[in-house]
Amino acid sequence: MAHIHELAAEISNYANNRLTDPSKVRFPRTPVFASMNKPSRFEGDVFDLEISGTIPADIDGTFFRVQPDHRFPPLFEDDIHFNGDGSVTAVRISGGHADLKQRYVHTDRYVHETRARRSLFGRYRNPWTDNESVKGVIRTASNTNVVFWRGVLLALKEDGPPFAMDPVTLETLGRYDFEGQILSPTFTAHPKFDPDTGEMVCFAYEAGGDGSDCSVDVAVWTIDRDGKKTEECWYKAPFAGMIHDCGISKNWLVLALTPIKMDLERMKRGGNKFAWDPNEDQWYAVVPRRGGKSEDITWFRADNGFHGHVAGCYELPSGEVVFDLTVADGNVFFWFPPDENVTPPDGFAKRNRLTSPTVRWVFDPKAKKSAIRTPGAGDADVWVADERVKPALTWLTNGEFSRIDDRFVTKPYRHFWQAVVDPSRPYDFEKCGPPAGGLFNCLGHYTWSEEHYHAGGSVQNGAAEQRDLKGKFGLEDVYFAGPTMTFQEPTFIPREGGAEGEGYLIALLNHLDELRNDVVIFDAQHLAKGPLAVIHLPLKLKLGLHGNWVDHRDIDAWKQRRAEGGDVGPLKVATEPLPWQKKLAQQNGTNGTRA
Ligand SMILES: C=Cc1ccc(O)c(OC)c1
Ligand SMILES: [Fe+2]
Repeated sequence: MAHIHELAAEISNYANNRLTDPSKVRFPRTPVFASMNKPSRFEGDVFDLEISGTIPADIDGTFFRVQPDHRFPPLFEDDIHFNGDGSVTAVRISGGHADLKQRYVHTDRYVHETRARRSLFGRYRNPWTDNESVKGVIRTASNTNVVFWRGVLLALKEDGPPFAMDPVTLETLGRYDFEGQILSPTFTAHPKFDPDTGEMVCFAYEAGGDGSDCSVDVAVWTIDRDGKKTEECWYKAPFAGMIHDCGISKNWLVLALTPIKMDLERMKRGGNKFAWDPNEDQWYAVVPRRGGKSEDITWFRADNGFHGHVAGCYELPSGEVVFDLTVADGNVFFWFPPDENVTPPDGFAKRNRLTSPTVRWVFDPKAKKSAIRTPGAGDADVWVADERVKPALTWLTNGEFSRIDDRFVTKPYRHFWQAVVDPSRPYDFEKCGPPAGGLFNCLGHYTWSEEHYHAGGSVQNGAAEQRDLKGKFGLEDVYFAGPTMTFQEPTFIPREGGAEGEGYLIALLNHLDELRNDVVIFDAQHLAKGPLAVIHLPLKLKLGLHGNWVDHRDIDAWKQRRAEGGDVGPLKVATEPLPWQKKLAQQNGTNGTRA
């Protein structure tokens, strides 16, 4: 008779890439579900975590972050990490102590799949691969970012609307439509917050229809500090691609359109939502933050590249807009390969061979532009700058997940931080295997030199500058975790009354050998000195995406305001289906989309 462990190793729950027995909870034995990214599925609380070192006494708040964490074996064996259910971590830090709370976001997807005890939604952002029973249900897994907005935590993924959670209990309150003010099918995972006005500037792409129709419609909104929508404008993109992150200056919003393209026919065949197009440009849209009209967009195009995350964005005295972000030189999302009929110009680059420097662009919002037609946008006018753009400078950092002191959003800034890949450091492959999610073995703190602070650099002299500085444009302060560890995205914690960048940096640390996580806290200005405190989690989480720090005074103050009888009152969640759902229900003669 087979030993139980041998039995476990033999059984697969997939045939021809399809889940064969949904009643058996057995995940694919693929790299996507292995090592650090084995499903965690943990929900719970750990009070008073074990700590090495000392958490600075002035830290009082909560570190929120979110990870994709599949609740059930996916319908397709080759499913991807980004299709996992959003699971939010809260690390409450106060008085030198830390408590952990972990909860799933109770999306509509979560509710339906829980009831059925199985997955019902198919491939990433492709409803043509879903179980019939969830047609018309909002598909989003809310797994990409968690932001604090007017007393609630919004769990975000760019394919759907926000879901609101209580920041203390992590209970899901419901879908949030900004009290009926935003009814688009999609909403960005990267809204930006203006520290001077308290506004949220946000956008959505593939926003024109049901959120799965490859529309080139881009919506941009501003919500003021009182929760009122004050700006809304709709624009056209040159093709249906991914617009993941953005930047805001005082007067402009910059959107980065990555040449990873949707295709409706491919989706209908059950294929991928996106395919990398190595022959397409990277595009940037600049739109006014106030009083925008559809023709006020300027699209700037530059040579092919893959956008990472935005560090800073601000205006120069000339009125030009500086926009800093990482740009990789190939397809970071290797799971969305090019279509067979697209030949890459120089072969298929492997993700771990890509470089990912920090690139500064300087856009002139008044640049001469023309209305053009593109294959992707059909008969819509797309406003494109007559001249192509080139990087103003390229700092050869090799990282991702840029963060700044968020009090300097819209403003010239000196400091940024990244999770850094340094392949020259030792790595214990024997103990760890391939590093899940990428070899982010360092954290980096970068300080723009005086001449590159509040300056555009020079497009003409970019190459010469780079030679002189060996690809550096300021100080580098880097901490190497060791040969068995990698980092997740860092988040800055400002110190009360401190200047820009004075405070702490907090991040998850992955122990790839033990399959466990720590939370590390550094002096943000002195990473190389090593962490001030290490908070030990007694479990393995997963590779997450984004997180944010919320000061406890903000949580407390909003708790008062949102109490029954408070000046704002409890959050009003969405009560009606979205317009696209109503339309579908009408077509099908059904009475709605949620049972
Ligand atoms: C890094 C980006 C990213 C972009 C799109 C996604 O759906 C996502 O899900 C976790 C992550
Ligand atoms: Fe992101």
